[in-house]
Amino acid sequence: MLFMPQRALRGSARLTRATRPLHPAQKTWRWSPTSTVASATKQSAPLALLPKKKPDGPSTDLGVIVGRLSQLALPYWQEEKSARWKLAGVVGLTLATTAVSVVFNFLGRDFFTALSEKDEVAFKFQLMKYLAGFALGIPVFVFKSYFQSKLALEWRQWMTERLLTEYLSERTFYGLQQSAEVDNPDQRISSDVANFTDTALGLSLTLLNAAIDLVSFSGILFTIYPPLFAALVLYSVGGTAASVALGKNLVGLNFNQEAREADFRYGLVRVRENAESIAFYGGDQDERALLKQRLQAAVENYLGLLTASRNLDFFTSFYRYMIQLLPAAVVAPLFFQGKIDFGVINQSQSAFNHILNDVSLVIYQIEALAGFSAVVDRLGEFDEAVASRRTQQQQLAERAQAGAPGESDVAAAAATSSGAPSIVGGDDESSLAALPGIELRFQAAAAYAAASAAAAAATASTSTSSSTSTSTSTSSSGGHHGRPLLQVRDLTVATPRGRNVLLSGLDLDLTPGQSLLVMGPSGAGKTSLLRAVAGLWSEGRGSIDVGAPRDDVMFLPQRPYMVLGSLRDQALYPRRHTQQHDDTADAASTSAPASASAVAAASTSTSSAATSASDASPPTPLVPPPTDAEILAVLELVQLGHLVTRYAAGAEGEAASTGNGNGASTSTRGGHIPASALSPAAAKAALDTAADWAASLSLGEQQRLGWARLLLARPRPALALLDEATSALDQETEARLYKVLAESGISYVSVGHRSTLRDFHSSLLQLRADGAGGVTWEVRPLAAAQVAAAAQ
Ligand SMILES: Nc1ncnc2c1ncn2[C@@H]1O[C@H](COP(=O)(O)OP(=O)(O)OP(=O)(O)O)[C@@H](O)[C@H]1O
Repeated sequence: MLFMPQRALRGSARLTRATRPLHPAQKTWRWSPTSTVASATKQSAPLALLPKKKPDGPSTDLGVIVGRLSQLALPYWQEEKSARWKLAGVVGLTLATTAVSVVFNFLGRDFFTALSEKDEVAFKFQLMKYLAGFALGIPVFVFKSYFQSKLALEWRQWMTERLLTEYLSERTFYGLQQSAEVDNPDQRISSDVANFTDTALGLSLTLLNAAIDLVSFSGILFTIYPPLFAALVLYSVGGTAASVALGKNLVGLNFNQEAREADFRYGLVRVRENAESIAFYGGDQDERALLKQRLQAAVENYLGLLTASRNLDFFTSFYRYMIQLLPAAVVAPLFFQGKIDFGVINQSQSAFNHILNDVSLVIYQIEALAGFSAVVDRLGEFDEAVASRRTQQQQLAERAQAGAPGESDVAAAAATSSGAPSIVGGDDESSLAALPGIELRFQAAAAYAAASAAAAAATASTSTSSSTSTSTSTSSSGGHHGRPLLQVRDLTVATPRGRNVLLSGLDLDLTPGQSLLVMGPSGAGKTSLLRAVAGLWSEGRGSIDVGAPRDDVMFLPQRPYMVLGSLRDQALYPRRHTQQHDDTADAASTSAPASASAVAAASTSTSSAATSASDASPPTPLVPPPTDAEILAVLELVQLGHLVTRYAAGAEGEAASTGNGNGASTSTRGGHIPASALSPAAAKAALDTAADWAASLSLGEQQRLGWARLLLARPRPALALLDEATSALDQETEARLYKVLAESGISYVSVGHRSTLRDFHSSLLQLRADGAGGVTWEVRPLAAAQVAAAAQ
């Protein structure tokens, strides 16, 4: 039996919690399946089909790595004054550790001299000094290590937050995913940053320590026997050069290891996220094969890493052990000649080891350095990709601003649309190479708020009583009479990187209150048109003018994204311009009637409040979030009331359902009580319930939740883009939801296949395959009577 799910296995943008331990002492990459983290941000594909990494791969150019290192490291120390002070403290402690080492060096000399001279009194005195030295010196080492790790952690938090801000603004995450410029951004943001800050701080302090150590102990060793010092320097400089040459390929291997671990981890995340579909398909074997393939890739690369490390270890081990006896052997003749005390042998051995460690730092740390350069490379690459995306976005915005029509232009262009005769366009492959990009312009928030306020004032002056109004006119939502909400001119839409032209030469207009249905064969470019309007795709040509700010356009996909969180979080996603949820609002009455007009009235009043607030302080008005009563009313409206009663019962037990004193039971869907009849406490408990919503709600319920979000959004969106947003619903529910939407005053563009959708739209954009691989289009009005009837 073969199961066909509603949608094939898909990628998802859900975040996973980082499981990598924040180990402050991590110096180099080690085999550990849990040491890298990947979350779901990359398209699924067998390993062979994964997007190609940058053709040049990891960089081994020292100039590039140093450049990226300073670009990544400097901002924190430049911008955070307190961090500089903390660093100064850690540097002070580091210097103190060197001082402690020097003191121990001399203590050791006197201790062993007293021992060799069999002077018991002196020996006991030296022993006491040694113990006192431990008591004072050891805390210095411990505190240095603690404060160093703490500072690295603070740096990590700062840097991660900065990267998150850049990654999650201007839809950068989407652009990066579409262009496949960098693999596993999630892993770079989580584990690479942690590695970077730990290692950068650790290595810098080690270098500093080594430099001071070198100066201090060179003096000691030089005083004892200058030729020994000279031989040591020569030996270590030669060894460093050899180890750099031998360890060069470790950088690339470390770089790839991070990526392959992330691929493997991501495969596992996908099995968890798509467990039901895979189980229905019976795809265990395929998943196992895919995961084995990814594991194999990680193991093979790690074997390469092990081999390279082994070869390097041969060199470093010989290097390290060959000269263990050297200082004693060289200095011993001086002792035999009576020129030095016995303790001096110990002192020279200790000073020799210190210097050897200092000048051989690169040799001993070569693996850590190789891992670190891979991390610097991956993070630098990511940082540059994010920066270039943002620059592109800014250029697009500037270009759009430069060519933005004034208010009069917008008004003048509003005459056409559904009244126009049918226009037929076609594909234009020859112009593929010269697509300058789509010009997308949104109205500025301040101008929109001012126009909305004017429209609301005009409506108020003609209205007898706003509180009893059930008006379906767009003016109630602050729409702009007669001006186009969406104006498309000579639009050509192409797939990312301009590989394939989907639509070309499209013209259409949509005024507030109007609605457009986009129909056509699968793959014709319906969703892509919505992507272009939402600003996700910019490949192509022509212009799109939206008579509302970008935040006032809301998109409803076929499968809504379910966030991690409570039912309230689901209903209020995304929170636009809102304050944090106010608990005082929760305490509001839950007795609001669950009717479309009530919701429309509530939305209108909130919208108006927002408008007047924005008059005082545009451009980002703070709008109070919907109260629990409003959320319950809307959930009832979209036929999700049963969820509230279900979770109220789960959260509060039987008592939850009797808070209003009627003693009704909440347990069954068949005879469930309305959500609005729950006590405020029970309703709050239900809305605060967290669950795995993507797994526990049916697709139809998820779609209805998407509609609830649309109706609860504050400020109310001016334009909704609905991409097969009712495909999983029965026709009766579909009709009901469109009726509510029409009443809310939100204009909308829908993509769909069902012919019954025509009843709820004022015009139709029909796409057709032209038989030659292209698409033709036609815009025509739909019967107004049907739309009006549907809205009643
Ligand atoms: N990221 C992408 N890169 C390249 N091509 C893409 C990308 N996304 C979609 N396409 C292609 O663009 C074309 C149009 O896709 P689109 O999703 O707009 O079709 P649609 O008309 O909405 O189809 P359906 O009715 O099946 O949902 C398809 O051929 C699709 O394969």
